[in-house]
Amino acid sequence: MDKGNARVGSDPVLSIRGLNKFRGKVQVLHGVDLDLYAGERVALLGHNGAGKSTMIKAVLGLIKAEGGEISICGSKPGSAKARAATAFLPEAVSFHPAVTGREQLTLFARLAGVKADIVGLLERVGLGEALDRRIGTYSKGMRQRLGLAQVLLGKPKLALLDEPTSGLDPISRQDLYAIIDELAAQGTAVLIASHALTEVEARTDRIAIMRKGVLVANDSLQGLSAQAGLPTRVRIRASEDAAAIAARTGGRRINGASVEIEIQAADKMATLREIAAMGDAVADLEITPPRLEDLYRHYAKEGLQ
Ligand SMILES: Nc1ncnc2c1ncn2[C@@H]1O[C@H](COP(=O)(O)OP(=O)(O)OP(=O)(O)O)[C@@H](O)[C@H]1O
Repeated sequence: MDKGNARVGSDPVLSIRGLNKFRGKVQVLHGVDLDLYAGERVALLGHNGAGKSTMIKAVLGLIKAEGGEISICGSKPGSAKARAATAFLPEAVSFHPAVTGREQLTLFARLAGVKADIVGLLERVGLGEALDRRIGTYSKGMRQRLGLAQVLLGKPKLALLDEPTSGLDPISRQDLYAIIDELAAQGTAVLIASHALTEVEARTDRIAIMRKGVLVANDSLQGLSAQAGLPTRVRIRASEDAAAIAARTGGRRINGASVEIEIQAADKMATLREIAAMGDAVADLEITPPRLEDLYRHYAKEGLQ
């Protein structure tokens, strides 16, 4: 489970060790270990109440943990160095409605002590036409884009994004992930807390899953698939005799002409060779590896009840 943490020759940008947190008498984080390295895009998944926001708040230094260590580029959460290295995009980002996008970002730049091409940044996040409009007239997606411009502004070492695409239309989501990719390419370690499994499946390098305050998975999609031992589904469309193919492969008839079989990763190539040997009896073939949704169900629910 720790494989995703293994990086040779570089120090993590964010290192969390044995993090414990109580809310009253209830322990909401149980010994969480997580590292993030420069340029990585890591998805943080988990049911409502699993502890994602609590962990992010601890990293930001907004709450005190009751045990464990957090280090951001070698500094403690909440310290000036850690704050300078970290950018945070909350789920529902809010700004003063009376100022314009340009004014808001100019103010942020001044506060952060950075010289930035404000207009260029606003154009980059798709707000070029709205930069002199008051934020009060922005849609939720536009405010989210402005929040992202703020994240880009400081060239952070660590970016924590909480549900960054919630409420965004599909094109805006694509744009946002393109910007996240750019952030990572410039060396920022990006943590994305999300419930949008299909999105993070395609756009992150590693998946961390929390269940009831415990980090139950932390690896690449392939790594998690291998550990979970979930099968790959193969659907075979028969040219004529689906019954014969079902009998030969031990598969299940799906409809008149198709047969579905489930195979483990280790048996995949042997099974595909068998299917290829059936020649013209097979009209088509569809191979579906385990999806993040299957893995999430496996890790987030495993052992419950
Ligand atoms: N201020 C608080 N006071 C008391 N309990 C809290 C507080 N904030 C969070 N909790 C509890 O801590 C646990 C973890 O909550 P957290 O907000 O970290 O979950 P989450 O994974 O971010 O959930 P979501 O996906 O709904 O945002 C929950 O049981 C929640 O009820």
